[in-house]
Amino acid sequence: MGSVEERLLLPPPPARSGDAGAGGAKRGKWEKTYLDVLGVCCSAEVALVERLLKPIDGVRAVTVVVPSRTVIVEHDLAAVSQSHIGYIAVRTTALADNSTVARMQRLVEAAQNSRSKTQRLVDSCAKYYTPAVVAVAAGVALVPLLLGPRGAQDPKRWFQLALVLLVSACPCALVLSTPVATFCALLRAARMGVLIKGGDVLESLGEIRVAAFDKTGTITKGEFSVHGFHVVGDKVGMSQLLYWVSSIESKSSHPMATALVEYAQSKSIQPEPTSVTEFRIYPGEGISGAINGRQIFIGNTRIMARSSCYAAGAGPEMEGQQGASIGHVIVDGDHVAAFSLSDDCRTGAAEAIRELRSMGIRSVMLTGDSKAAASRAQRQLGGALEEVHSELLPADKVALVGDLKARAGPTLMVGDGMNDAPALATADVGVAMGLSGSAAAMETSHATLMSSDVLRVPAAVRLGRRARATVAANVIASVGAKAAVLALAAAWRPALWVAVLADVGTCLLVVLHSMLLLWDPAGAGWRRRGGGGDPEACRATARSLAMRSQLAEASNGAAGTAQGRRPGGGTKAGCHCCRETSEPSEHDHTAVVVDIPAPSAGAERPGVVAPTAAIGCCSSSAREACAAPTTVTTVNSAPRGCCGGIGEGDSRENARTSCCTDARDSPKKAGKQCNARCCSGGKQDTLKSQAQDTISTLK
Ligand SMILES: Nc1ncnc2c1ncn2[C@@H]1O[C@H](COP(=O)(O)OP(=O)(O)OP(=O)(O)O)[C@@H](O)[C@H]1O
Ligand SMILES: [Zn+2]
Repeated sequence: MGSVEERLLLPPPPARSGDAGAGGAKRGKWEKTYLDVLGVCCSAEVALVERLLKPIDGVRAVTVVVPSRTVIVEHDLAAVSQSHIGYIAVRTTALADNSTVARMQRLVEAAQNSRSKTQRLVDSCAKYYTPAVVAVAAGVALVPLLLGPRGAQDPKRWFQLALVLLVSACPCALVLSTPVATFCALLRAARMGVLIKGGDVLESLGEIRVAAFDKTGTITKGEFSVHGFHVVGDKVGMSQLLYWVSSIESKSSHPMATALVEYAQSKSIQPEPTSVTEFRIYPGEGISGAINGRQIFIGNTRIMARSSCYAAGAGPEMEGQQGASIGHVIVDGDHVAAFSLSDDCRTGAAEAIRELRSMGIRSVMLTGDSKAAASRAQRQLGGALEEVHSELLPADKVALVGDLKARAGPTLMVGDGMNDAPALATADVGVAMGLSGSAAAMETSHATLMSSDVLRVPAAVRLGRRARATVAANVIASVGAKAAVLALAAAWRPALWVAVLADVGTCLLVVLHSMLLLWDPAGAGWRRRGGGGDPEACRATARSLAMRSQLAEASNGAAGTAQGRRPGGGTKAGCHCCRETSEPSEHDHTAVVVDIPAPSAGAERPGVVAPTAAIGCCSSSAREACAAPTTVTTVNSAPRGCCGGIGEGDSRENARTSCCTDARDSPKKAGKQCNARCCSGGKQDTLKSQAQDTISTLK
């Protein structure tokens, strides 16, 4: 595709080398090369560096000097050159503009540029207010002239009254009352890990009456385990089937896909995503792809209908799998296998729902998963949800959100997947599960959680309420103080100094009162919470180094061996983002089919991205495709590579940066998805802190 930029970067030679004489010493044919490895920050990484370099043919010894961040490699120059020694090949599949950090920056800019409803009202009134006040003050000053000789007895008093009126009418405090409070609340939200796209959203947050939650990846961890995988009939053997299923699933970023790929690997079957063509995602249904000349569909009962397969049921083996999600595999129209999997609720999900209830907010689940899986989650939550809706397509979620808005009031929707994006746009406040969610969800939503902590949802609503109360108090204080001064002046005697004091005083009061929003009642005081720290930096470097090792393997693998082996499979072949670093096949295209609702009038709030972005298409070509005025959009993407391709075509796979967050959140995932961010030079490893830096522009 035209928008995809592909480069092979051979890095410059090492900073210092033995044969140049600068600190190097030749020993026969052995050469010492000194490499400045700036990412080394602790001795824990020594083993990683050694593991990376020692296996290279011709390398005799590797020494890591941690304090100076230098790696000394002793190698045979004839067997391995300096440039061959952790060289780096980078294939970019999207521009930096499409990265998560860049998107965050755009969100922050949008938030800064948007004004809340109250602020817009105050600003529009100010247009007429100032000339009106000047006219009234002039009239008061001229009263003695109008009253003739009787009124002229006390012209000084009238003039002073006019001055008091002018000063008291100065709307500084009133004008400050909303933006300062909004600004402080947005900053507070950013500090607690919620990126809110503007004052309007903040106001809406304070009005929420219902919260709708997606299940997989929002209420649950999105870490499935496979309970059973059963072949139906005898048309295909288990090994062959697992090879096909895992190869196709390798191209999907749905949490179930990860579990199925791992399951195949646990049976010593290595998926081969490069053999898959015609890969397609059907949100709410499953996926399909062609491999070895077979057309394969994997998903729920809906996908069976799509593949024209009408099997009677999942089979006796699947009976009794209480609360599990049942999946099916259809090969060339035949139902050949059924599997069951399940995942568990996130820590804090039940607490978040209980907190919302204590605030008078009803909680509802909207899930594309099966009824059994939805009930299981409800049981784990102790029945906290007031309504559970399952087996929903993206359009069903939109309809239900609309219904909730109509019957229960302002509705908040929290979701992570591409299938949630239309519903997020429809809700009064759509909240995306930030880094673990899809780009589609993040761009369509009105607020983004910068972590997987759903407890931040009630915290954000509480902040919205506090912000509304603060604005109301500010307005009352600023108007009330001025009214009191005027009343005093009219009833007793006009004192200019009182008017000036009241004017400056209320300004100060409004600002200080707004700043109270920065206070964290939960205990962190004025300080920001969280923060990276050295251990995080170490993990980041470790991931970056591990990625280099995978890249090296991938490039070796591309030389043409290892049938059925994924690049990077030598370490841990679970990384969705990096597995396709080898030469892509020309058939390696992805299609995403998703229904996007027509924009509603309510979607015009500032900072809300138009629904064309809802499918997470970030490359310019994809955007063009999205911009087509149709409700069903199909985007064919160029072959995908690393996370740089966020939102590129297969937005689920590329955009879901779960590898980034979840690697941090979950030790289980850290191993298998560790490398998603390394693709952007390790920078996204510290994405959270970078995003917070971006947010600091709000200051
Ligand atoms: N890659 C996949 N492999 C197998 N089945 C899939 C895949 N993607 C989707 N499905 C099937 O489609 C169903 C609906 O998927 P969808 O993404 O809409 O919702 P979900 O992720 O299961 O739940 P939620 O809406 O709560 O996030 C899944 O429960 C699963 O049965
Ligand atoms: Zn989900």
